[in-house]
Amino acid sequence: MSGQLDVVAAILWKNGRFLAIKRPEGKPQAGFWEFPGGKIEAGESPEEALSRELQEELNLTPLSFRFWTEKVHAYDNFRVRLRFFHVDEFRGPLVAHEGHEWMWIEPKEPVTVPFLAADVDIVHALQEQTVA
Ligand SMILES: Nc1nc2c([nH]c(=O)n2[C@H]2C[C@H](O)[C@@H](COP(=O)(O)OP(=O)(O)OP(=O)(O)O)O2)c(=O)[nH]1
Repeated sequence: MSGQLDVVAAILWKNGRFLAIKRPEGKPQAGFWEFPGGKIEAGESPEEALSRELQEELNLTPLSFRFWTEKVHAYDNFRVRLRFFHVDEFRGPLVAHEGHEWMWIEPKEPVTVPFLAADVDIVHALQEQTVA
């Protein structure tokens, strides 16, 4: 793969914890943990991509969300531009349509699962400040 991917990622909050999901077998970088989301499709806004991906992956409808930050990360053979949104309210129930494992992470506790490289400093930022 080459070029740059435009991706949205959702930081979903529930009871002071944020949601992480594990990339399923068969996807690139399977086994690493990430925030729900995915590639922005042609003609789509980041917000539309966020809503679509949350629905497709987790059966969730975001009700209240706000853009937080963006970053570009270079993996070995492609770059990704990630836009992170905080999602404070959503409608469920959560159903892992694509077979994802998931966990709710308490920001004050040590993270014991491996996150995608681009997400590591984002997770640290969530642990260090109360950004929610
Ligand atoms: N969803 C998501 N992707 C991330 C994060 N961090 C990060 O580097 N990425 C990268 C991994 C992938 O290269 C890319 C997202 O692509 P993807 O394959 O998960 O997206 P998608 O769901 O649209 O994929 P598909 O329909 O083609 O299966 O962004 C993150 O926190 N969440």
